[in-house]
Amino acid sequence: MVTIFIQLLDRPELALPPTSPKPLPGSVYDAWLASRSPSTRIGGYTTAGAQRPLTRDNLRLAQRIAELCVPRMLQIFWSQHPFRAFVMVAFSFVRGTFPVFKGYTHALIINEIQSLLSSGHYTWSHLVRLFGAEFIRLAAEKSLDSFATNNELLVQNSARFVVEYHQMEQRVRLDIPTLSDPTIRDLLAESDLFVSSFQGAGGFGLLSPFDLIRIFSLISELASHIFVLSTISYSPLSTLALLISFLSATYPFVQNSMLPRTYRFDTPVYSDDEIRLTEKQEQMRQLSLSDTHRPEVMLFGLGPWILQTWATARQTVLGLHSSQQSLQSPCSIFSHLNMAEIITALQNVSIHPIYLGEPTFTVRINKLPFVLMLQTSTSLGSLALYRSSVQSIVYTISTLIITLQMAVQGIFLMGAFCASMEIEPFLQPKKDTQVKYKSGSGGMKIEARNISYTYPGCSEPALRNVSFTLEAGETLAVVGYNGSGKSTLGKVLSRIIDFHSGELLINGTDVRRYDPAELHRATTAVFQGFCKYNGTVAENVGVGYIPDLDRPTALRKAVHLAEAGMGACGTRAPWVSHGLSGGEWQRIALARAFMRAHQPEVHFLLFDEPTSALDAHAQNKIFQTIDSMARGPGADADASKVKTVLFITHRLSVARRADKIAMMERGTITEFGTHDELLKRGGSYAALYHASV
Ligand SMILES: Nc1ncnc2c1ncn2[C@@H]1O[C@H](COP(=O)(O)OP(=O)(O)OP(=O)(O)O)[C@@H](O)[C@H]1O
Repeated sequence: MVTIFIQLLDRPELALPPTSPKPLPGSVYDAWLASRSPSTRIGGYTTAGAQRPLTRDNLRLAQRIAELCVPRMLQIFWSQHPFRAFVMVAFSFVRGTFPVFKGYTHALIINEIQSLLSSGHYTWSHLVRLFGAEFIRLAAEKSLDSFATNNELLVQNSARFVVEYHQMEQRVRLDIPTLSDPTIRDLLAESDLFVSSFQGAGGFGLLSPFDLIRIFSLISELASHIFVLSTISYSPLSTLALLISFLSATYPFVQNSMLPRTYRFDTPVYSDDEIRLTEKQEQMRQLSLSDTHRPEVMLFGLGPWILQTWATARQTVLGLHSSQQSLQSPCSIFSHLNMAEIITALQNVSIHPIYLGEPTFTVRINKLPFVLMLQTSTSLGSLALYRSSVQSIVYTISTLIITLQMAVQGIFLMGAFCASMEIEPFLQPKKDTQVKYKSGSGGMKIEARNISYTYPGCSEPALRNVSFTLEAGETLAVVGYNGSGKSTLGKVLSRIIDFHSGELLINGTDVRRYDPAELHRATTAVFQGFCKYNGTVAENVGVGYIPDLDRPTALRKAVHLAEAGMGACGTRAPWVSHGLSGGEWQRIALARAFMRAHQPEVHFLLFDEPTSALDAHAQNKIFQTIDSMARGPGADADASKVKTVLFITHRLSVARRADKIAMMERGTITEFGTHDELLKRGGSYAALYHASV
């Protein structure tokens, strides 16, 4: 189908401005990416979901994507319901012939009425038989239609489930560095559009492969109408009648193409301002929906500002500003209606009065030139059939063209879906360099050598040349000023984010050679911005160790250790989680981490300000619990530690209990040692400690 388009565009009269032919990209991702960089705009690229212009380059890219993706998609769909899928395609062809059968039986009925009127012999039996045949045709058409629709629905829903499943499967695999990449985000946004196109007759540009199957119906409809026309016995009058039908059907399209276009189908490129406004409108929409921001939205009275900012951006994006609107002049609308009405009226006057069977009318309409043709050898029914075929051909061709135009856009979305399936998470090592994570004896040994990291879009590094060694089973407290990089270091060490330079060794092996999933299985953590899942307390705790999610004893133990069931609502029977205090939520996050902390495969415990909302008494208890967990199940307070612990805290009274302390300033560790060593040194840590106590 794309080939047809390219051939059309290769015709000299349709030729587009010459562009230098580019070599076709090898992968779906490259082809998708290339389609986002229109040659009309140097250095720019389209926003996610924007329509691609129908240039020759883009059509070649669409063809490339179709070649690579269609077999894969067919395989996916075919694997679900091969027989039903076959029936669906076959029915698409059959359904295309329905209009012609309908026109044929209608023509027979009209002819019969015509001969009844002209002969004056009202023998109704033949007419009743024709009506009976029409009734049977209608019943057969409806039942086939309903079977085809049910069959299509089932195949479509199965296919929808499969694409949604693939999308979810890939989404949960991707890590933070991958998801922070702006191009990947756009790719995923377009892939989401493709998946939503399966929800049924999608909007503009959301044409699913199932909508494309309707092309078969259109083609078979076109073929059957052309067949009907091929049977006509041409006379000047019948040709004139068909010409009028043709004019009346094509007139709206001709007139539309002559009117000034307020909207162009292929407007593809968004200006920087439009991109910014689109982002702004989305940002405001999210803000209005976010539960997290709700308290501040209410407290600071942000509602009107959010609404106003959203409305301004939205109006501009939708082209609703008065400066952007160019309404059709009433005059042109009038002329449009007039001409279309006139042509329709001309042909109606020639056929419909007789069709209605008004005997007296024949006298009057004999004065009209168009009625002459009814007195020729061509029957009235045939003329009605031919006329409807001409009109159907025009409408089918225009629908086919629009469908094909949308199909090209749909192909790019399909390309995004296929390309998104191939994304490998950034943190995932290549198979040939990957090594299996092996636990060291008594915890995880961590060596950081000159690690630096800058967040995407930031100019200043959050970590610079961070170096330290933590032996297996040691406890490290990371302290320092706000924004000094403590949480960032925690995320790098737990392999949530990557680093740009330096080396990180875990148990003596480069961390980049481990599968992050294996490292994560050996780690438990409470992050500073821990999650509050929309579920019960039991679910909020249980997700810390999914195998024990439904084991009440394991849940109760973790809750007990974190004392998460205490407080005014501590005994909440169904463990509902709404209305919890900040401290209670923090205890739940701790209980979640404790769910897996005692598992033998866990060697590294990370706590980022886990007790910031707890009172001093509760803090002490929690740190005692963490300390005993680090010594393994059943070990007493003097037993050696079997888990490495890192906690980030501003409470120096707690930090002093750690084996080692790292003082962080401006993204780097400036002091490292025991509490006594650092106090003796009299540097930043000593100053901070004295200030805090
Ligand atoms: N997702 C992010 N994107 C961009 N910059 C970030 C991001 N997270 C943190 N930063 C920046 O990195 C720097 C270090 O932040 P980090 O959260 O690691 O500091 P911190 O020492 O944990 O601070 P605090 O004690 O206040 O929790 C800060 O300047 C912060 O603004």
